[in-house]
Amino acid sequence: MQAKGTFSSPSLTLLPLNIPCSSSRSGSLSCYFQIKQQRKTICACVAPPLNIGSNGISKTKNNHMSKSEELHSVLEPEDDSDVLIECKDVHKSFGEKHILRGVSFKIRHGEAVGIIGPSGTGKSTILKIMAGLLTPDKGEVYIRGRKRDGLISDNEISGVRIGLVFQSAALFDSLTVRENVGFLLYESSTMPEDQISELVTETLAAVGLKGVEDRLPSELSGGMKKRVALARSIVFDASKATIEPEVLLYDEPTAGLDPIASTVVEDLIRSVHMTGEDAVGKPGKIASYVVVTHQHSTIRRAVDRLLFLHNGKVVWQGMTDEFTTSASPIVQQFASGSLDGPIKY
Ligand SMILES: Nc1ncnc2c1ncn2[C@@H]1O[C@H](COP(=O)(O)OP(=O)(O)OP(=O)(O)O)[C@@H](O)[C@H]1O
Repeated sequence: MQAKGTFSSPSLTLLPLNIPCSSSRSGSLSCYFQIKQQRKTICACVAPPLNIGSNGISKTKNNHMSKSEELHSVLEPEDDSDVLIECKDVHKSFGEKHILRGVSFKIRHGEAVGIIGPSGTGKSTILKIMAGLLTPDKGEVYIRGRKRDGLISDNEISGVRIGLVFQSAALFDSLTVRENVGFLLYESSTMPEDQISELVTETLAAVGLKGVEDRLPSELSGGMKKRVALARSIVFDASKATIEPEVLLYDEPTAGLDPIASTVVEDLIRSVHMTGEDAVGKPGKIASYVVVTHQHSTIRRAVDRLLFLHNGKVVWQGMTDEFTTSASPIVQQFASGSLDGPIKY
């Protein structure tokens, strides 16, 4: 299948990704993410994040938290063997704008993490840094304990795949929906074409789309394109003998969707997690995922732990159920949407 603008090298397959490039935020076919073809085979079992849960929350009496407790309200386990991605003191500037000013966190095997915070605070930027599409100016990113130098294409770090689902769909204009969703499978899987086609239809149905396989992206609404892009990110290669852990990074997956379509997407994001069967009855393949979102429904339905980014730092983290009960003024303001509070516009 020839898609305009696709390219490959012996060790990399490049997939269209929903990345709004600076040159074309609207989209199509402007960016790619890279999936390493040859990686170490590793255990696919799910290790739930250690020490994450209501017992792991440190609070003082009357639910008041000190500043240091706000930052570390989820106790970090000592054992880091299940850490898939770690950002350590990450800084990033664009020209004069110092966006990230020392961001540190870990994403563990089995976690569903949300990143929230005011607009322009650097949420998409940190996703791109995690994915290896941007490099930090200072600080490090570790993938399964190995420091990544440069961009994802610069070195061969094996053991985890990182996928990125960005805000705009960025589908291949010249390919049908079926070809877009099945792109990677048509390119690299040993599955027969009719099986890929069947799988694509099932996956599209799981995101609430039926009978659109032969349409071109230009014949879809914005919300439909978004769901096609989501289907592309979760389509499952049934021919693989082993499943390697994969971390999916979603940038505002429900932005612009109606409430019911949002629920479909939120439940889908949950269902492709390795902990259970996915929406088409196959084992979920995503070991962990990170969702950048502004939507309360997505916070409630799709994630377990939250990182709150503000002024270039993680200023609060906690479990999702704490988001609405936290005594932190910044969280209270954000949760209520109040104009009064530490966040000024
Ligand atoms: N490639 C770039 N070149 C210049 N400035 C950039 C670039 N990428 C991001 N920025 C700027 O960095 C800041 C953070 O952008 P980012 O998209 O990460 O924010 P965000 O928290 O995801 O915002 P939102 O919630 O509105 O999507 C913004 O001021 C943005 O204009």
